[in-house]
Amino acid sequence: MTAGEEVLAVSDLDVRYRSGFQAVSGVSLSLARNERLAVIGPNGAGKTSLVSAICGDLRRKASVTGDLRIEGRSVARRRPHVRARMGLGRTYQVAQVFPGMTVLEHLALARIARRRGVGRWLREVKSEFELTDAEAKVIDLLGLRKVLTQRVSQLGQGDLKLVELAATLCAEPQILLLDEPTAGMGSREAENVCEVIETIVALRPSLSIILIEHNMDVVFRVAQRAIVMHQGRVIADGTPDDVRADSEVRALYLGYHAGA
Ligand SMILES: Nc1ncnc2c1ncn2[C@@H]1O[C@H](COP(=O)(O)OP(=O)(O)OP(=O)(O)O)[C@@H](O)[C@H]1O
Repeated sequence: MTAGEEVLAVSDLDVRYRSGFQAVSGVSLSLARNERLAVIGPNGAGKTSLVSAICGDLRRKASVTGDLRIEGRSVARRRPHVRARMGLGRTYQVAQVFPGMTVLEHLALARIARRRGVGRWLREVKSEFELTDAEAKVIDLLGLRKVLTQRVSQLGQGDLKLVELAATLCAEPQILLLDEPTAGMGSREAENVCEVIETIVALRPSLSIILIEHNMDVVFRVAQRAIVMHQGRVIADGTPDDVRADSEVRALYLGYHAGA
């Protein structure tokens, strides 16, 4: 497959939580190989719900309808680990980590989980786990070598996000879904995350990225395209410049963010 080809297609996606609340309504989007798409919009717009539905993470929480295709194959009925094997990798707004485990053990866990799905994997996480060359590259890229054997409970929020990103990248996803990778960070840390993303893209030119992000500096630096969500719907889709100039977007979203 070459650049420009569609790697992810979402058609008419609805997410209705068990409470009856509809968080996503009729969202369709297409992601091309090597494309970096930002998803922006006010709090509660449905951005995380969209990404969670793409990954299959809402199976017990919500009814999800519509079609989802990864490289043309429908995955709407596939479990999350099957979608992961087909190339989806995600990180969370608040890093999903096990506080008592070391950074190295997180990588071991990620490797086992992608081989088998969940199950009895925890028993297999051993401290003598050795990094493959590809995993070592990711660790060095994210600057995590010095904390490899530390329990993640000893790390700050910024590093936790990097640990989660490392575990996700080690699965070599084709489509990386980043849920607010700079949430809670200062401008310097956010800049570091942008540099990391740029380096990942340089190393893995075929990677496609969906990035949920409130920080417009990050959006402008990382994304080639942006969609804007409001009350579960996509209200704009274009280059970051296009959406910033859109009057409806300015009124509904950007107007509330100083400096945007
Ligand atoms: N498990 C749930 N049950 C019921 N409603 C939910 C659930 N999870 C999220 N919601 C609601 O769905 C709506 C969309 O939430 P979502 O987290 O997808 O928005 P978001 O755009 O990612 O917001 P933010 O920028 O604050 O992260 C919100 O009104 C939220 O309260």
